[in-house]
Amino acid sequence: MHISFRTPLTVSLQPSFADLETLTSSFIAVAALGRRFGTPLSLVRPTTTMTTTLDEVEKAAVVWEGEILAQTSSYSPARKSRDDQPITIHTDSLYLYAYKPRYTHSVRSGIVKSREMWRRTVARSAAAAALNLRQSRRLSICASSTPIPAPSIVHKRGSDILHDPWFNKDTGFPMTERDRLGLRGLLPPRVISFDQQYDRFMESYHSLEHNTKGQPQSVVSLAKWRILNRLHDRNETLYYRVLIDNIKDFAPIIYTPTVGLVCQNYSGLFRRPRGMYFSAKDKGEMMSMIYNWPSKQVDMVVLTDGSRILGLGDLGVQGMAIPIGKLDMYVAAAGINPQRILPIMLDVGTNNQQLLDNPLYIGLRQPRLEGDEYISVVDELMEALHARWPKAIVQFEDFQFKWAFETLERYRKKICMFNDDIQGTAGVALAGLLGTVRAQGRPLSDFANQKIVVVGAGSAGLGVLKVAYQAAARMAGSEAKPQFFLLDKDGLITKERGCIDSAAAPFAKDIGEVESLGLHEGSDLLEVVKKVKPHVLLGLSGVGGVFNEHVLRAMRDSDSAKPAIFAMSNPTLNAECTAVDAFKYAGENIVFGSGSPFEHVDLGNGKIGHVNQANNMYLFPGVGLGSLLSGAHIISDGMLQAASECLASYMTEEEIQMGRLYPSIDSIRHITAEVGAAVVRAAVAEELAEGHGEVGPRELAHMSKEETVEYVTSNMWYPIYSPLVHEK
Ligand SMILES: NC(=O)c1ccc[n+]([C@@H]2O[C@H](COP(=O)([O-])OP(=O)(O)OC[C@H]3O[C@@H](n4cnc5c(N)ncnc54)[C@H](O)[C@@H]3O)[C@@H](O)[C@H]2O)c1
Ligand SMILES: O=C(O)C[C@H](O)C(=O)O
Repeated sequence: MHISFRTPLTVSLQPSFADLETLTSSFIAVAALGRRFGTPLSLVRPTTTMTTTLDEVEKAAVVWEGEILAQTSSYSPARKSRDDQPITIHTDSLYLYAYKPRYTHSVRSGIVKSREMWRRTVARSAAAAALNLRQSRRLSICASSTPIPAPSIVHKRGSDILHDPWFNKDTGFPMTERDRLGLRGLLPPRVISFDQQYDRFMESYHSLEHNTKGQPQSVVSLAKWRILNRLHDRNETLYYRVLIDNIKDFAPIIYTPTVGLVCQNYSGLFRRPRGMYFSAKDKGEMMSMIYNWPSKQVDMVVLTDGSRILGLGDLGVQGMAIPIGKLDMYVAAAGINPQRILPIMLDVGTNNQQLLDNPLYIGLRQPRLEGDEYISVVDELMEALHARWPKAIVQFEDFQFKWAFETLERYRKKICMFNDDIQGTAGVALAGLLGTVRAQGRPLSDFANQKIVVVGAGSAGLGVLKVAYQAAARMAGSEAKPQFFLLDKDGLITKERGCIDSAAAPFAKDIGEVESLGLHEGSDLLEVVKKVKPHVLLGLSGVGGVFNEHVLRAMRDSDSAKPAIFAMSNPTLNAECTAVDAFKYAGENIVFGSGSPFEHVDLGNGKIGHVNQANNMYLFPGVGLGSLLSGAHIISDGMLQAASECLASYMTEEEIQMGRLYPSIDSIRHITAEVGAAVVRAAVAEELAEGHGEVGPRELAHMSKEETVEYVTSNMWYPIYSPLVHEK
């Protein structure tokens, strides 16, 4: 397809394709482009051989301004012309024209029965088309016909700018800017466009892929991480563009699972600092240290103390790669401006002897602080953060069990924070559990009758069980007696257990109930699966392979015709089982999800075992962005529940039947917009929303659901080179 800019406000599409759907998604993509640049774009109907008539396009054209207006026949903005003449469809910037044969009837009749489904399909094709357009590199944003993006103010000049990844454009600085900013002579003479820079990076990435073929996976993954990290350190705009455009390929490098390997090797890989480091030695200094951060505004903080990094345990200061990776996902998925993110490592020591013995370890070489000493350091950091950026959202990440719950309870009513491992994971898992009920062809209310075995009674497992019980109670009333079973390293947890953690106690089973099933306190996993015959087996234990062949085979006798297996622990080697083993031993009819990505499984006979990535990345970006835009001063259970319900209802019936419980990561910006909007609306409903920037609580309260999605989307940052203006 060829796209050219004819006048400042007209985009001409001349596709070489012949199907209407592709045309439609191009229309949508162009309109989305218009929105991004804040300008209405006109669409020129291409001259092309299409398998349909113009009349059909017009009849099916609907206006999508957040909401689909069903009566398209009464609103037909398209000007008719002879069929062999191009027709111009003038749009106001927000109007999208779309056609989807399956839904034509509903649209015509004025009743959009599957409005949600339709809207998602359209939005997804828009995302795909936008991606294609960007990838095909025809969408040259420096074409003279496009509006000029808003400038960025820079307080430095000359080589200082080249060394600042926020502002650096490498060879992409136009001559006028080189003059203005004292860069002339500091760069080779030729100006290379953003697209050419993009291509050059992707070319070197692909040759790295080619050159490392056959080498061990860890070597290849680290080499990929390095090349991306170097770009991140040099030119953030280009980095985020390649990340967003190739999210499916790059998320496993900058995020789970490679980020685990990076943490394990961080002292050796460390070259250039990113984010802030606070340590036990900084006690008393944090309030002033926080002002060392160069950015005036911070929207999103991800904080860890490195004590439980994925399923890899205590990695001390080396856990810093986790907040960095999570915040990269915030930029990619939620469009948080990278100048407003702050990864923080709170180094209170480590109990990992190997690290303490490593002369090159870059963290404090002392055992972890405990008790009051520990909590007073976290308190001080929270105070400092809140004093400088009272509106920033703080995400607690990868804290060991005992501090995860305590810090959550300590701060959640005081500042706008959440714990991703407890609350983010719970929301994603609940969406998967509800999806499983739908996949079984049962009504959602049947959730309360599901037999669910949760393996792992840590932050994540307990978070999941808490929301699962709440959901069951919502569906079946407080009398509901769900059959949820919880195991930890000592087996099935019952009320007989001596010394049970208070967070786990509410989920311990009555001994009578388990005995009636032939089980006892501490029954092992295989026994439990054999006796309970669960509908769902969900692992958050951090123990690789704990769903072994015997356990998986036992799932064949599940009481469900379509049992679900979630091996949610990370990284890949810590997953409770692989996707291949799950389909091989538990049968082809299962629904499968894993925290780390696995390839779909070829089941033979042309059948594919679908792998869902059951990872909290589908939720935390929307929770963070929605909370930020709502201006709520805390993150309530209701806001989190809304996020989870939004994700749970995201997939169509058809997708669910195919075993797809979560969307593809390619559409993560769209999912995040929907989740973010659900969070905003929940904050409004609970009267927690105080507004953000120019948009106050009243405006938020008056937005329709679709307008809220639009509002969230329009607040997403997108990487383009903006003109730099120097200010002293
Ligand atoms: N997919 C996701 O989005 C997601 C989100 C959060 C956590 N996780 C993963 O979940 C895992 C656990 O995280 P956490 O924060 O709950 O850790 P945690 O340390 O708080 O809890 C681990 C739990 O697993 C139990 N356990 C250990 N060995 C076991 C065994 N052999 N059988 C049964 N239970 C066993 C422990 O007793 C403990 O209760 C990690 O691997 C983490 O990466 C995944
Ligand atoms: O980091 C992830 O991929 C998910 C989760 O937060 C985890 O700790 O495993």
